[in-house]
Amino acid sequence: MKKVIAVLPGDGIGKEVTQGAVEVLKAVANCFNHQFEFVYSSMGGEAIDQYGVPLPAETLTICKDSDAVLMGAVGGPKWDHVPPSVRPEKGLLQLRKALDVYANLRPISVHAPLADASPLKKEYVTDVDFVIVRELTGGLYFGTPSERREENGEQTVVDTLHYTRAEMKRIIKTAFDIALLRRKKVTSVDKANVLESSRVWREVAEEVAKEYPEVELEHMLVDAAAMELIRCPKRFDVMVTENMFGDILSDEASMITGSLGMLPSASLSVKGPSLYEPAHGSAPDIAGQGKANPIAAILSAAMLLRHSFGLKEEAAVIEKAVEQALGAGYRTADLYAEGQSVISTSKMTQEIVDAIIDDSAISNIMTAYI
Ligand SMILES: NC(=O)C1=CN([C@@H]2O[C@H](COP(=O)(O)OP(=O)(O)OC[C@H]3O[C@@H](n4cnc5c(N)ncnc54)[C@H](O)[C@@H]3O)[C@@H](O)[C@H]2O)C=CC1
Ligand SMILES: CC(C)CC(=O)C(=O)O
Ligand SMILES: [Mg+2]
Repeated sequence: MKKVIAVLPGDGIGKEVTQGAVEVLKAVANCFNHQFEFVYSSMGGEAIDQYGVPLPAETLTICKDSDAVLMGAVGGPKWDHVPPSVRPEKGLLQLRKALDVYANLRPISVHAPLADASPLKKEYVTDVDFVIVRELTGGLYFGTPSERREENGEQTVVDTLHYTRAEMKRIIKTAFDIALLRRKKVTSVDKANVLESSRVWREVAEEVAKEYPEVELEHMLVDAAAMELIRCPKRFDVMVTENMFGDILSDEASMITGSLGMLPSASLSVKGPSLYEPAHGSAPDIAGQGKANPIAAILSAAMLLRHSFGLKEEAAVIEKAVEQALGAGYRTADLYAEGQSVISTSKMTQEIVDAIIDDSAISNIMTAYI
């Protein structure tokens, strides 16, 4: 299979973890005889330095012409003072909007070897397995106006939470479709006791639920959801929510798995290439030190193979290799526990690549004897 993957490493640890994900994809291509062409492009702070904008037109064209986009992360203190319209994060929002990747899937599952890595007690996190479905191209991050202004001689500021019913419906339907393939429960998270947008979100969720009689729908206020994620994460199957709520809840939920560096994501479009990125940011506090955990990026690459290329077996091989590396006791610093040795980003990547190569060598031997 020949496919073009646009690669946007971005800033800080984005570069380090994306390198890991690309090495893993190259190993998969070799072992399974696929051809992946990687087209690198500039994005975020790096693009501001080179071109004055966080999403150059050429980068967007490369992404639109690709079969899938693999991104690292953008931002950092160097660009904290650039005008809001050209911040690195703005470039990422523009990319998501331009690709119409409205469905951001963030799977939370505890890897058996990491059951002790969460700050939550082992018995609460064992067997946790749910997906956060975050609306990604609307809501509070995209509404206008979003500005500072003078009102009655006073400095005033406004952000806007804006949705059409159609935007709500398509993401809620996505959540129900995913629930059909899982344990058939959707938790719709909102703030309907305060926000009008959330009251309409609830109405739309109820309307959609009528089309899925086999799926149970529950509504939960976002503050209570934040608490329930800690109290009893096993109760969730599919959680669907607004853009900013999903952003915050997913970083919180990542700690159930042991680290933000473990949480991959797929941002899906129905019209064109989808975008795959770890949930974390550019982590300036550890950037350039070889400390970053590449697993979120590597598992995002597995999601790319499964969702964009239909390569389920190859995706499963990556996931198994991650499990093997963790099972063998390898840990990056974010996952460190007493008695374990800490390895670097590149060593973790190498362990995962080696496990993929070993796994496919074993499959080849078995095929030869069957
Ligand atoms: N998708 C993206 O490009 C995102 C970009 N950002 C940007 O990243 C910059 C830093 O933001 P922060 O609030 O510090 O969030 P962050 O996600 O970059 O880091 C939060 C904490 O988690 C740790 N961490 C994150 N990923 C890790 C990994 N793979 N391995 C080990 N430790 C990891 C960091 O060291 C830090 O202590 C900001 O400019 C922010 O706007 C933040 C989130 C997402
Ligand atoms: C630019 C931000 C919205 C990125 C972020 O925090 C995320 O997508 O999780
Ligand atoms: Mg975030």
